[in-house]
Amino acid sequence: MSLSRNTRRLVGQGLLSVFVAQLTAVATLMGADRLRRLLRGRKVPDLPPAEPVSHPISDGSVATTYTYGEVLFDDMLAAIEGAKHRILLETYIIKGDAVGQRFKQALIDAAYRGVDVYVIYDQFANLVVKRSFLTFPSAVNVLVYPVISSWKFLSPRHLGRDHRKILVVDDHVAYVGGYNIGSAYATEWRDTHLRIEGPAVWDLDNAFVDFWNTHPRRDTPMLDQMPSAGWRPAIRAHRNVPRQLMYPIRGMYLEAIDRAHESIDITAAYFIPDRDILSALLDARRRGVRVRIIVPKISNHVVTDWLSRGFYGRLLRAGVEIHRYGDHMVHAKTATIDGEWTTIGTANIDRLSLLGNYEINLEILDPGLARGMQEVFADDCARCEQLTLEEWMARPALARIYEAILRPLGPLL
Ligand SMILES: O=P(O)(O)OC[C@H](O)CO
Repeated sequence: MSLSRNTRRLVGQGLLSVFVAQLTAVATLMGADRLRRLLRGRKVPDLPPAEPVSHPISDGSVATTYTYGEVLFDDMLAAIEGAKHRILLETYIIKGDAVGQRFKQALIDAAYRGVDVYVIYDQFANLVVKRSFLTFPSAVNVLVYPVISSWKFLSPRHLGRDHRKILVVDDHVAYVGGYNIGSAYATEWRDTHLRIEGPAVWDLDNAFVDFWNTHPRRDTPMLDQMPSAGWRPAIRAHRNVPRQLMYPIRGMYLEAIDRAHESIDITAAYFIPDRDILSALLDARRRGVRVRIIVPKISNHVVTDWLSRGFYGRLLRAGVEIHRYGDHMVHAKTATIDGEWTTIGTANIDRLSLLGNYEINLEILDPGLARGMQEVFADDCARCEQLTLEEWMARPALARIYEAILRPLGPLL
């Protein structure tokens, strides 16, 4: 049955009005956010430093959690400076500031002393970084994951960004987590990274090698895979590989949430759950599981914040606790369930990460590490304001209108 011309015109006008309303909402929010930043001034006070904490894991690995960037960056740089054979560094963002410069120099120095150095960064994420900074001498092998990676760029196999943050040194020690490389991340952003020594280094090494070898360039060599560490790891990596339409991190979250019987503690930089993740969390609440989510009160992406807020009403009504992190950006991508299961990685809980980008999350079954992460969560909660349902229901009508206008954009991000 075909629609009449009048109906088609009305539908067209309706869609156009929604689009214009969304555009206006995005523009006003971004304008207001810019103004807020200008008034606040540039410098955010530093976070209190926190030391890394090491946990022995049952398979013989040692997993060390980092929650303060400066300490993490010092350790990563020390590992690069001590490298003897091979360095694999993959980052979504590398800023051309003091911290970025230290990394660049350490990588160049390593290459000049004979270490094989391989670097991957995402071109789109670094469009604002000076080209001269991103130019390395030929001794350093660099793969820039391009803004458009194929002429079939609209295919989901080629749309995602390389959002991973990995460092592997001498096939012996590996780092992974939420931290990009840059000065603000060192002291102003609350994030979480993990250092691994043990069998799981293979997973991170292999993830890098696969990415490198499936994006070959004429001027860079193919990489050898390190020998597999076996079949019984306590730490497993889950890799999203858009090129293979493989997105296991979403499945990992759904399975773990479904299994929860006591507690779910999620720290999410950008929290825009899809329908299945949202229902899994609400189901967990119905089973009596305590569900807590830490999100930034105001993140660096104002539109994402507003999309995230569109879920607060349902979550709060179900008894999910929402804790909004104080004055700093919380950028971690972590979860701990039942004091047994932990994930730390690069994937946000949004469509871009769970069904779009190259990502990597470790899944760790270890009560000691889980306890450590619960302590980190408790410390973070102490810096948060808990949002109550009453407060949320009392928000201004204009805020509800913005949420409603922006809601259809959720599946895009
Ligand atoms: O994409 P993420 O999670 O690494 O976050 C990056 C920041 O949003 C940079 O704008």
